[in-house]
Amino acid sequence: MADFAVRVLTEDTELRAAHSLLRVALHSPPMSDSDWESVRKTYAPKRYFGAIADGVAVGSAYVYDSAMAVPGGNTVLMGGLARVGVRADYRRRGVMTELMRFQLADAKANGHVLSTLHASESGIYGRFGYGIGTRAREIHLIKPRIRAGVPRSGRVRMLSSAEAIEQTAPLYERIGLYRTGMMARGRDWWTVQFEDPTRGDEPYLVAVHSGPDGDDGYVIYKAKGNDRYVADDYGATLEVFDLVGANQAARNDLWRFLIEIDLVREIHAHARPVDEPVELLLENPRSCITRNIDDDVWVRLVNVPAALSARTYGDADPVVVAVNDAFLPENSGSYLVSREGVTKATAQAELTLDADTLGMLYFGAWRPSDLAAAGRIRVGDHAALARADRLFEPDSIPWCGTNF
Ligand SMILES: CC(=O)SCCNC(=O)CCNC(=O)[C@H](O)C(C)(C)COP(=O)(O)OP(=O)(O)OC[C@H]1O[C@@H](n2cnc3c(N)ncnc32)[C@H](O)[C@@H]1OP(=O)(O)O
Repeated sequence: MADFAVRVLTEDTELRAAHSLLRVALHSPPMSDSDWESVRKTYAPKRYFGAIADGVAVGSAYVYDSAMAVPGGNTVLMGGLARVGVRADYRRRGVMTELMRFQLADAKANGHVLSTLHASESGIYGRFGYGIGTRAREIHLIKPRIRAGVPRSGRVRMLSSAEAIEQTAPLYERIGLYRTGMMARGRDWWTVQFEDPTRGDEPYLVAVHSGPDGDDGYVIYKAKGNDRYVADDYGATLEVFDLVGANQAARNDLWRFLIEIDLVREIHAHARPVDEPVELLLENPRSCITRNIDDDVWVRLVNVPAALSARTYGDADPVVVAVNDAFLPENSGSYLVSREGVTKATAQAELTLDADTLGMLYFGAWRPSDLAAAGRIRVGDHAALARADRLFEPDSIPWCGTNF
């Protein structure tokens, strides 16, 4: 019998206790009373779950209610799991496992089709049915120069920090989820980014792009000074936190804006689409260095039939896919996947996979044949694998782009 119980946290004192234990689990410094006054606003009601032992929080998990664009352009309800932490003296006693059980049951009850997260370590979440669903590129631009001939499509204006949250949140919504894997951002998410005083000292700087039809993109970044003062090597580093635009021309203008700011030596951007054509803007394309291509969001299908039916499929004959879902067994079964839709199948499975592999397949970040070659898909019929490659091929390279 477990000596803790998981439930929704409601009282201010328990929210604060859970947040404090999370900070310790993440090795962050303690939080003052005045910090907590701001941080508490970043928790939407009933979305913070805690494991309680002897009346004290020993485990923490929060869910952002969101929605995500899936291949083909539909949007499905999605819960973004974050702020998972367990007090060190309760680790490896099943606290996180019970939090996962609780939050996935809650996700089902709320009609979430997907659950996603950013993982602190890559060895944790596969056992709960999460797989790397989208990937992102970290780039460093070192003394980049804009290439002559790159066109402009509008103009860029800077906002005051007071205007930032009021203007960028609705603009993000208006621009929409233009790439598979992008997600809606609720008020709690924006509050965490802009109003949590424990997230660092430098203020965010915000610039908005206006094209022929009005505001259509923005960039949020921070500038870190460089006190080295060595001849002409002086220059700040810009850390790009968020850059979105309704079209490539708007995004290009925002990159140009950053690149042309004076006294800047480097521009760092941590989680950009892997195929973002930044190099095409540069006189010196090699100044754009890819530091990493890493996991972006981990994806778990909470409701497998609904998720499989929500996306579209490429041009190929159907495939029978058997799913083993040890953590949510009601998802287990065989599905006939075709261009016309997805139904429960009775025929012999041609491909068999576990829930975490389905999360890797869903947005098309990985090809079924590569997953099979790596031992993640058991193949009953090799012709079916080639068909699955075409069926699951995405319409755009998936990217989430929201840090949570
Ligand atoms: C989405 C996010 O919020 S990412 C942030 C995650 N949080 C952190 O990294 C903070 C620091 N770490 C922690 O607080 C804890 O170690 C946690 C939350 C990662 C794990 O919590 P625990 O309560 O110890 O996990 P629990 O006991 O339920 O373990 C379940 C299984 O996962 C395994 N596991 C747990 N943590 C890890 C890990 N870091 N790496 C690999 N395996 C792990 C356990 O060994 C166990 O395996 P088993 O079922 O084969 O026995």
